[in-house]
Amino acid sequence: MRILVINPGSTSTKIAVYEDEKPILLHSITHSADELAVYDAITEQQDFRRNLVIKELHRANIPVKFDAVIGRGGLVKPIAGGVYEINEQMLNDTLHGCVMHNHACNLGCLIAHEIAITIPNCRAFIADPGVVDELSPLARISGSPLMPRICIWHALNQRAIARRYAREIGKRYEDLNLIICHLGGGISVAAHEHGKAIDTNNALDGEGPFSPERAGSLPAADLIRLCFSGKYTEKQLLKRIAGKAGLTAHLGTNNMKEIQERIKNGDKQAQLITDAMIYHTAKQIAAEGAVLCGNVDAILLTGGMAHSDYITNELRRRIGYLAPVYCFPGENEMEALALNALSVLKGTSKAQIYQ
Ligand SMILES: Nc1ncnc2c1ncn2[C@@H]1O[C@H](COP(=O)(O)OP(=O)(O)O)[C@@H](O)[C@H]1O
Ligand SMILES: CCCC(=O)OP(=O)(O)O
Repeated sequence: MRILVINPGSTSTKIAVYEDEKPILLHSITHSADELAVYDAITEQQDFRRNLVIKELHRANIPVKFDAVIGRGGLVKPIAGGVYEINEQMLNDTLHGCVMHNHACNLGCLIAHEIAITIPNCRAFIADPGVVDELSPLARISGSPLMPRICIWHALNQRAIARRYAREIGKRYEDLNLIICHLGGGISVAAHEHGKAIDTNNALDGEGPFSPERAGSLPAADLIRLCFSGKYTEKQLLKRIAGKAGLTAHLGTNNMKEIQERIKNGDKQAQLITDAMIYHTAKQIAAEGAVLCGNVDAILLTGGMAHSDYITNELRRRIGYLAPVYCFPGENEMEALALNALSVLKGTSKAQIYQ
C-alpha cells in the first residue's frame, strides 16, 4: 500500500510517502513568518502548500498514485481521537465551521482531499486532530460561563510520543500518568491520566505559555481595552494572539535556531525572551502536575524546540523535581498518520464518520 502524508504546521509543511510501514520519502519545508504574512487567511495558503507537495513528489520521482492520502486534521468540532474519513461535512466545517480557527492544520484535510479525488480508488483521511477532546469536567470550567474552556493541542504527536515512550519502557500508555509538552510553533502541555488527556492548555487561542508564534495567556482586561481602543481591527488583534505573537512579536522571527545564534552572538534581548518562554512553559508543566495530584510517572518534551539542549536543560532544571524528564525531539506525526491510514486500509481498524 502506498500512502501520502501531508502535515501543514504553523512554521512548516511536512510531506512523507510510506510503502506500508516503510518511509520512502520524508521531507520538511520551513516557512518564515514573512513568507506567510502575505496570506490574510490560512485557507488562502492551500494552493501554495499543495504545489509544494506536488513539486516535492516530482522532485523525488514519485508518481501521484496512492491508496490513501492522510492529512493532519483541522480544527473542526471537538471529537474523539482516531482516524476519520474526510467527508463533505468535515470539509465544510474546516472552511466555514461556526468555530473556525485559523491554523495551518486546516489545510491538511483540504489538501489531502484535493489530491485524493484526482486518483482512482484513493481514500482520504485525517487522524487525531488538534480538537480531540478528553477534558475532565473540572478542566472545562473557566471563571466565566460565557467562555468555557476548550482544548486545541498537539493531540496527534502527544499521543504518538506517549505510546512510543510506553513501548520503550515495556508498559501500556493506559497504565501511565504523563505530562507531555510539545514545543512547536505553538506550545501545548497536557496531563495524560491513564491514556486520557484530561487537561491541556489551548495552544492556539491564548492560553498557557507564549511560543514562537503564539501569545499564550494575556492580561484579559488589557486585551479588552486594546480591542476598544480603535487602533486595531479584529483581524489585526487575532494575529496578535496567533501568528504575529510570542517570539515573532518580540524578536521578529519564529525560528528558534536563528534566535539561538543571536544569543551566541551576545543578543541580550533574545536571551531574555527565550528564558521567559521557558519560564512560562515550566509553570504550565507544574500546573499539569497539580492536575495529576503529583502522581506523574514521567515528563516528556517533544516538538521542534526539544532539539535545543538549552531549552530542555532549563526546563529540566525547573521541573525535574516533579518527575523524570525525557526528550523526544521533533515529532512522530508522519509515522503516526501513515500507520493510522494503513491500519484502516488493511482492515485492522475502521475509519470513523465525522458528523
Ligand atoms: N534543531 C533545532 N534547534 C532549535 N530549535 C529548533 C530546531 N529545529 C526546529 N526548531 C524550532 O522548533 C519550532 C518549530 O517546531 P515544529 O514542531 O517543527 O513546529 P510546527 O509543527 O508547529 O511547525 C521552530 O521555532 C523551529 O525553529
Ligand atoms: C493545532 C494546535 C497545535 C499547534 O499549535 O500546532 P503548531 O505548533 O504546528 O502550530
